[in-house]
Amino acid sequence: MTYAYLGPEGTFTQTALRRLLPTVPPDREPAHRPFPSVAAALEAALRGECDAAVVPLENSVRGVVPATMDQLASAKMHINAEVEVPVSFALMAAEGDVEEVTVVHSHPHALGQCEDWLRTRLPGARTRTAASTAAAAREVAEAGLPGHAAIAAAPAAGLYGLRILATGLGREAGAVTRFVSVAPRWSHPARTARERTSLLVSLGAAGPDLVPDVLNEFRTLGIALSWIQSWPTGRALGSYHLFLDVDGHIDTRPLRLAMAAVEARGLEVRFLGSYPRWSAAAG
Ligand SMILES: O=C(O)C(=O)C[C@]1(C(=O)O)C=C[C@@H](O)C=C1
Repeated sequence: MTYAYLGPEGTFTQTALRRLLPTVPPDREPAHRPFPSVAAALEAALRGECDAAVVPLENSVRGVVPATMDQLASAKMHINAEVEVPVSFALMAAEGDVEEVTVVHSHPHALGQCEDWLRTRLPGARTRTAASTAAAAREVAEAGLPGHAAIAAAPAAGLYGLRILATGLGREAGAVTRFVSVAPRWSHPARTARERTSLLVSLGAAGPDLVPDVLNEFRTLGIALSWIQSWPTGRALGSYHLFLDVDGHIDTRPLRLAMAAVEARGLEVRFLGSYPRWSAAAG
């Protein structure tokens, strides 16, 4: 197996990939290929250059990752696994102290989570976005400019020869990002006691007005909903897809019945994948 991921080395996405595959013996270790963006990693999996892509889906503070949502909404990809990774951020630079930092580089999701810290500790500093947290660390190390620092996961400092100036920058100490492993085909992951199924409902012309009816089809069959997210189709204002994560496996009767009931309302329901639900204990 070759996995595409948002690189370079030292991103939270790489941590997610390692957590997904903790039990593989070192001599059978799958190849990991870094890509410069989430979209590029997804395209590599779509083209068959890599077998799957591990990409961020949602952060508990900043919300969804648009590139991943767009690709899932196009329904060419399936989800085969999920993993949650706690995210905590460090400020790192080649030299100097926190007070000397004038430009802070990082991924927009990371900058967003560290906004409060930046406003209070570095009110005069400018921010520059990078394709990932590790890309920011690498850029800062390569440029070697005084006053430039990156926000990234602490291990990125060691990888790129930077010094940690401060830790715990995130607004929420318990911040978590959910990552998914996606591929053009659903791989029928081994069943476990706790399954999750991801579905994409296209709401059609009636739009959001139909949402309560859709949700009710699952509720009346005793199926719990764990995630709901609307995503624009791009066609017009008010035209949405609905992402739903529900408890249970696609091969169970209540879930089949609920999907058929939604379809009977004239709506398209696309199956994105059934896979073991992540539990922190397993990680
Ligand atoms: O830049 C990284 O290290 C990533 O893995 C991306 C990403 C994201 O897309 O949200 C992942 C987790 C953190 O919330 C910050 C950045």
